[in-house]
Amino acid sequence: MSERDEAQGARSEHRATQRFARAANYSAFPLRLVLGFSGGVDSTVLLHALAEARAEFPLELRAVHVHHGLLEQADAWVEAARAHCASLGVPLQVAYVRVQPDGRGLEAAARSARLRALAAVPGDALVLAQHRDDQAETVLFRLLRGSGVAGLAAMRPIAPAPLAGAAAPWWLRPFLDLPKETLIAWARERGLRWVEDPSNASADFTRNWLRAEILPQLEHRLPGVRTVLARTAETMAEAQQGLDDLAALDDERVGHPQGGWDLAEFLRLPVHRQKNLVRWATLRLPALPPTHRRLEEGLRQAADYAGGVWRFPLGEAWLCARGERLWVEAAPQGCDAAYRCG
Ligand SMILES: Nc1ncnc2c1ncn2[C@@H]1O[C@H](COP(=O)(O)OP(=O)(O)OP(=O)(O)O)[C@@H](O)[C@H]1O
Repeated sequence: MSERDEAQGARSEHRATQRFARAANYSAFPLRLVLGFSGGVDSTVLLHALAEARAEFPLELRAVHVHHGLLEQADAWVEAARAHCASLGVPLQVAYVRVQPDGRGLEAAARSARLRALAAVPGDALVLAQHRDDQAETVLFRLLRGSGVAGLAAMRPIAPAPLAGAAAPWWLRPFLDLPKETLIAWARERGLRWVEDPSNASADFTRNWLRAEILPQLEHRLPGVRTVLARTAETMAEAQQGLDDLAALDDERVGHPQGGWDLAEFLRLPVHRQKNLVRWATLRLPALPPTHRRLEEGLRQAADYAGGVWRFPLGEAWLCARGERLWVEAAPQGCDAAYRCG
């Protein structure tokens, strides 16, 4: 390695450590971190960055690798992950999951199963290696599927775990503002080895098609578009925070002493705030938010409420009225009620 390479390596190591410290909002207390380690390039770089950060911070680092059992390479990936972690003295847990296709497609089912397995590992925080290009891709994908503000807020660098009852309360993404090419350059500088998931190359999945074909074309025409899309997520996250604050105020303003809302007071709110309040309350159950159309129909019917017990299905929740009260409650048969990260 030349002197120049060494200097570059040292600089990027320093940056990775600083980045981690910032993302973890790090102070001097010991932190038990669990890294979601797939063995791909991004999480391999993060594994090394965190392993090195142990020299500077009192970290307890463990890794978890989820074995989905879907591809013939899965067992070899486990072995590669074990070897990698052993070489750095990082304990590795392997979580074997069974992916149950549930009508949303195999990729989405695998993702849900993976999130559940990751959420089951105890620690102070789970650390994931998503980067700026993943963020841009998520924003574009969700835009094309008609997501609203909450969906377009995409991923946060520091966020509460998105699953109810997760064993690590915080999820950290220290690389979220770094382009993928920076991570690849880091890995090459260090001579790291990683595995390639062949399903990432399959254009059968819309996300892969966006990543491999559409985003490069957009970037060619509009240089910097990935950064623009990633910034959209930040703007939307702030907007969502404002909407949540408004919903919390409205919840208090029209709250009923027996829980839920006073129906007459609720109906005096402008319709867009009624919608915002019901969405907010649904997410806190927790349940997936209702579609716009269901929500509109539910609110239209609530406005015509004529007494008795009334219930309207909103996907994973019910909108209910009785007497002078209106409220939302979880639907017992909610298809996947604990999962709400979209
Ligand atoms: N099988 C897995 N086991 C443990 N963690 C995983 C696994 N797959 C993904 N992750 C974690 O979730 C993050 C996001 O997953 P995604 O599928 O978008 O990334 P990836 O393409 O697998 O990334 P990487 O280059 O790290 O492999 C990864 O960066 C990694 O931290």
